[in-house]
Amino acid sequence: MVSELAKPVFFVGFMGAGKTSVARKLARTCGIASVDMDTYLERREGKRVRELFAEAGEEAFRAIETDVLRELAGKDPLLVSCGGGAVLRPENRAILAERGYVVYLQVTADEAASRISDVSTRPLFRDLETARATIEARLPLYEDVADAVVNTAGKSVAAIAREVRGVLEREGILWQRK
Ligand SMILES: Nc1ncnc2c1ncn2[C@@H]1O[C@H](COP(=O)(O)OP(=O)(O)O)[C@@H](O)[C@H]1O
Ligand SMILES: O=C(O)C1=C[C@@H](OP(=O)(O)O)[C@@H](O)[C@H](O)C1
Ligand SMILES: [Mg+2]
Repeated sequence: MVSELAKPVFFVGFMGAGKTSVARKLARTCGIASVDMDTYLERREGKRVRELFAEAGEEAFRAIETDVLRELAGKDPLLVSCGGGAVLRPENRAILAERGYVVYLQVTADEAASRISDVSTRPLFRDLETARATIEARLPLYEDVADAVVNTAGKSVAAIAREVRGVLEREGILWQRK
């Protein structure tokens, strides 16, 4: 099946919410292109996210992330899985709100921790206590940009992708090409 998007769809939410996996799954089932911000950024910079954090620091990473978001928002509509911290900068939130349809995937710190086997790829996850505090601090930002909210607790990636698809079809953001 090949579908079309009215505008870019951005997946936001905390690390481990399943943004990357759900966008990829939805892309496969609908025949739409998807891109992961972190993967795109790593290719562009020739470095892994964890290297960028270690060598250049978070602020430098955030500046590159904003560039990437701007670039992706300007392309033909895609499914875009954002990095969990993409909502931190007000200018990013403005891009998300003005250019796209934003799906917020909710997850608790405990469930995220149980899903993520290797936290070394996510420098800001650290430990459960830090993750809980970080989610708490970011909740208003995720809620602020969200056009739709999908709770991922206890659901498979395929089930979440189906749910998101239903939302996008109802909202007139996604339709099947005739
Ligand atoms: N709904 C889910 N149920 C179980 N495991 C999941 C689910 N969503 C994602 N995962 C797993 O959790 C890890 C992080 O998922 P990922 O898609 O990279 O999340 P994010 O991009 O939001 O950080 C991966 O190993 C993935 O397979
Ligand atoms: O929450 C964050 O600040 C981050 C989330 C990561 O992406 P995922 O949310 O896809 O894990 C990645 O962009 C980087 O490690 C920073
Ligand atoms: Mg991801």
